[in-house]
Amino acid sequence: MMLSAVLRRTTPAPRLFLRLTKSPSLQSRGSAYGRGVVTGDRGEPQRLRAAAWVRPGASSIFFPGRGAATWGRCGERTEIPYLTAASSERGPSPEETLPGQDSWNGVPNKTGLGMWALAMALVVQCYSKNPSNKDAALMEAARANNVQEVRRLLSEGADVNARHKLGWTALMVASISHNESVVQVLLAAGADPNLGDEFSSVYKTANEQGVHSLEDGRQDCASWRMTNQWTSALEFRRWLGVPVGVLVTREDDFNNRLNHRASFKGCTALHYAVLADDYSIVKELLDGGANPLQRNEMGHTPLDYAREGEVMKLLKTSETKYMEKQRKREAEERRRFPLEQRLKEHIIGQESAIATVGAAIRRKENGWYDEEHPLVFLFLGSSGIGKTELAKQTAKYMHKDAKKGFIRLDMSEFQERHEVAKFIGSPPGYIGHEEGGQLTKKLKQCPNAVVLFDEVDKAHPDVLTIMLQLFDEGRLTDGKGKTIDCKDAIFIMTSNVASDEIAQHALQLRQEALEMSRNRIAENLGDVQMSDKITISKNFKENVIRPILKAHFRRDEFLGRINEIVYFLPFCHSELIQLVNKELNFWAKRAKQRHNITLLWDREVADVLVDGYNVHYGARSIKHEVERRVVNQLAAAYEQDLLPGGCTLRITVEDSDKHLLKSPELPSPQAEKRPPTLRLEIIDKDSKTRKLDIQAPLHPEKVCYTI
Ligand SMILES: Nc1ncnc2c1ncn2[C@@H]1O[C@H](COP(=O)(O)OP(=O)(O)OP(=O)(O)O)[C@@H](O)[C@H]1O
Repeated sequence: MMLSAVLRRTTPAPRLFLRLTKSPSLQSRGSAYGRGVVTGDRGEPQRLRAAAWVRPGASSIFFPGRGAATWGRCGERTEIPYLTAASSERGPSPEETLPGQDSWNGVPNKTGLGMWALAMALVVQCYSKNPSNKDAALMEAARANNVQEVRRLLSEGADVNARHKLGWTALMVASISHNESVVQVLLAAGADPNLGDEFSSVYKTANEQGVHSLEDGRQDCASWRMTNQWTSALEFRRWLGVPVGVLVTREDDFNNRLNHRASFKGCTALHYAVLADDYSIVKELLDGGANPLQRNEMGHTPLDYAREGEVMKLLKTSETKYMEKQRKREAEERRRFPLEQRLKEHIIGQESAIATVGAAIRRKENGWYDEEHPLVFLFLGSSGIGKTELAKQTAKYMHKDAKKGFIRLDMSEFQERHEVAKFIGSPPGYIGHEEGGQLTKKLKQCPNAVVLFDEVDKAHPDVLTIMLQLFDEGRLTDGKGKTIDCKDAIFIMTSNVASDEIAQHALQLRQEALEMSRNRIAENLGDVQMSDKITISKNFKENVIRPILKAHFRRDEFLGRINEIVYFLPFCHSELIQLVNKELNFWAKRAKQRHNITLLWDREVADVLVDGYNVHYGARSIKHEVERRVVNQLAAAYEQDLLPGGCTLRITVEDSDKHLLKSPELPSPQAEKRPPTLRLEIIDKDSKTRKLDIQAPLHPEKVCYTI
């Protein structure tokens, strides 16, 4: 069924040979463009638009056309010749005659053919020697089963994984063409058997490439460059007047047994070897690391295209083995580099949240979970504290394709009853029915995605009802009546409900822990770090948080379907220092990349910037503080041309207290309250430092920033 959809129903028409009267002594294979008219199956003239093949020392030119040519002739214009074939019944139309060429006389022109062949030899030689064309030549050699040429090109630096302009690789060409020896050589040279074809269908590819399906898909072929006569491939193509279509290019350069309308996007060399029903190549590819479970864009594995028989048996056993190997590999990877460790690379603090999420995902990954229901989390805590970041990083860990694997919906967009339709799509007859729902559309593409429902407390109760159905049954029916199974998805809801209570409670716990650790120091018992690690008590969760959630969501069953409620706590001092350093590192990297400026800072700078922390805005307040107190100065200094290229800058703390205490203008109590100022200084080559006098933009007379 699947197979018949991608293979042609009819046998392809026989290829057409035009006999050359003089044998060209070519050194290697090559190709040229040609067009003409041939007699079709029923004797009718058919226009031939094709690429011609020239073999070394061949006496014929090979056209992937249909029907049979009666005779041909060749005309020549400058270095690149032009070939036409025509039926004897009919002369060429004016557009089939070369510009500047005399009228068609129907007689094969031997001299012309000879010159054409000679010129082709030049073209072919240049083609094979020009290093920029090695990749194209490799593709050609792979198709023609020329193992020696493949070896030579690889040794001369051709890229074994290079793609044809239309998207396939040499390994795919060799696999569909039954060229086993070439497959072996390519795999030994490091060809990736798991690359997917970028070619979809003839018409779609033509569309994507912006060419007509009957226009030249090979305009990038280096021939036009070689003559130095054309400034672009397009011009060359115009001159040739021979549009070789995407269709013909696919047939000629790849294979002519495939259905033009079927999509091949994402097909690997293994898919193609299976389509060619070639047992030996399928085995070579599997031994070379091909993934038998890899799906193309249509979602089909190679097995879906296999005929009954040896190939099918081989694929079935390989699939089982591969799955087992993959499972072991992943488990090993997880052991070596646990999820928690990966998350900690991106998220500062929030250890208990990371541990809760990590443990739930570990249960799921190792098969210790309820397969009938998706995993559901509720992330609670104030703003800018890492809830979204943790969801993003979880999606990154779970999915290679982070774009499809992470779905984010802002639930404040679903506050009204009628907005349910936006969520799952409108029923038939309603506006927007065709568009589908925001959630269902994305879930269809990736049913095991990590779905983030931001600010879930803002959603309309009817939307919550749909979410409950989703969490309960692990599936969702869209406006078109289609059901999407998403038991494997991970749903994360975030909410700021009860965030003040959580923050207050955490601060209180931290204060208590701090006092305890102070006492310990006083008693010489050590363990100062205790103050950073606090956990919310069960009592607080049950007696304070749950009633607030219940009052808000008004449904026990909704809260009951949540696997884990995860608490995000305000940052402690050491976490704030880490956040400041993270931010400064970000700007230092940017200063280096954009302006070649090295940015350094004293340890006290972080202490000063931490003061900008606002518990209501979380890490965002630190970001803004760094922008306000450091980046603003950098930008002003840059604008005032104070930063020579390649310089080293240091951010220091100016002890404004001392400075201001001496100042007669301010009474001392006020002066003591002034926060320390951050200043920029340049470190010269001889390690001397020089303070920068940056003028405040609104007060040019003021010599420096005082923030
Ligand atoms: N714990 C953290 N570690 C590192 N960066 C953080 C942390 N928390 C927040 N950030 C940074 O602060 C910014 C905002 O964080 P995030 O979007 O995760 O906040 P949130 O908790 O989801 O808040 P909101 O409810 O307002 O969306 C992001 O750029 C994120 O990288």
